[in-house]
Amino acid sequence: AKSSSAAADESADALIIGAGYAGVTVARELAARGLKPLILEARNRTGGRIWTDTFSGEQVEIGGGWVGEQQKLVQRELTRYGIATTPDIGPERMLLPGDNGLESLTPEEAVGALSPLWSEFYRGSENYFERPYEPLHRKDLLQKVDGLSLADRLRQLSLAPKEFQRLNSETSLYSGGPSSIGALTGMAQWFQLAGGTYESSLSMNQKPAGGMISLLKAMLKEAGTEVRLQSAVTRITESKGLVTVEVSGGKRYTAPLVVVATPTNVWKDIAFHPGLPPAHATAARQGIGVPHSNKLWIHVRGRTEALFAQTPEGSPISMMLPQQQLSDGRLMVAFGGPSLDAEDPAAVQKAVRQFLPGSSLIRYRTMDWGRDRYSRGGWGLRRPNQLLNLFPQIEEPHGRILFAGADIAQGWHGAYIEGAIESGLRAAQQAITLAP
Ligand SMILES: Cc1cc2nc3c(=O)[nH]c(=O)nc-3n(C[C@H](O)[C@H](O)[C@H](O)COP(=O)(O)OP(=O)(O)OC[C@H]3O[C@@H](n4cnc5c(N)ncnc54)[C@H](O)[C@@H]3O)c2cc1C
Repeated sequence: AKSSSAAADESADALIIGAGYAGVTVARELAARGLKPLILEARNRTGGRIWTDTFSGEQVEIGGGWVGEQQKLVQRELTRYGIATTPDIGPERMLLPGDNGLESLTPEEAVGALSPLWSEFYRGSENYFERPYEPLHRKDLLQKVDGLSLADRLRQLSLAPKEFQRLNSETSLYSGGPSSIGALTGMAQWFQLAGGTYESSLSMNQKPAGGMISLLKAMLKEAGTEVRLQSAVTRITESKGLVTVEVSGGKRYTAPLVVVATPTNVWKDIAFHPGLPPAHATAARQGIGVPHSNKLWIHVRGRTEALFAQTPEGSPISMMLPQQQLSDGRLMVAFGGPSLDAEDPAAVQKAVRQFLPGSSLIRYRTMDWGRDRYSRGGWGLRRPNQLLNLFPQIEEPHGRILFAGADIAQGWHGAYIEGAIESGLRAAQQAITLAP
């Protein structure tokens, strides 16, 4: 009889916590080897920080939106499932911080202005990331730079105010707060992975057919793995070669191993027995997902030019990108800064008018990933010293408890599904050696 609260309700060959790209990659790999894993997902949907949904009748991305041709694992998976990509629409005009407020440039002028600045900013990264896919290869050179924040690096360059703001607006956006949050080596690794030039980094603008979720759905379909939605894991206990996982509400699951594929920032919400090893405990305490990440979809009335805007740190909107023109208006994506009250339509309207004077909003939608209880942050970006302090230990299993997630990837970490897939492949390999 199923009565004892101590008895496990269900068992599986492996339990996977989280149905984002990392967890689903693990499931597909384990299923391919004949195992029957089970995914426990806290939300009532799959995808995690990828959320393809609708806004103003259009398919839109509430979380991550773009992939790039330099992302080899993503490209391999897209090819495997026959999913095509199309480049996103480019801007007709660009607003960048200038000497007196924002300055209007053509896209060519903007690239011409930004490219040498970023080359200077990342100077030396071609050496300390001699092999960007193996970030620890030049540990010797990293000792000098891994402690630097993006703000530290900006200070080293002694830039004129305009140049400072052009770089800082982006480093603060990626940091999800002040540029002192993110590590220079975090963004520098992305720069080298993309090809080591500002121009090459611009090719991260591909949209998969069916949205960012379509690849995940194809992987999950091949896996045939069941996903238990609304199953938020609260406790993971390993004892005598068996792992017991408890979800909110008290239901328990057991398996010979568990893969924790949640964002690093929510590890602190799960009670681990035995407790987390030092690197994992440090990551759980410091977080890797950036604190502030508010993505807005904005529908502006009428015919509106395809405008891109990037603003000085502290502005209500940090960045705005043009999306499709519809019959009644244009869609735009905006990243709200910490100073924007995104719940207040008047504040959003006012912020948009900074770039499009006289414009009026038909509607908008906002998602604050920093306040979301199952991510507690946006994309990941390593903090100063995290590369040398956490890696490679953070990828190691803790007994029969394994870890996956974009935040702890070696290559395109944090802000890219490429990293989630990479870490999922690695965790699946480890799981196979532990499976009975
Ligand atoms: C605004 C934004 C923009 C981004 N832009 C891009 C982009 O353009 N391109 C790109 O490639 N990437 C982008 N990213 C990053 C990308 O979304 C992530 O790197 C990737 O989706 C992370 O995958 P993951 O599987 O590691 O984690 P997640 O996708 O976060 O999946 C983890 C899963 O674990 C679940 N979970 C959490 N806690 C529990 C619990 N206690 N019990 C059970 N389940 C739990 C979560 O609900 C979630 O489904 C962006 C992210 C954000 C937020």
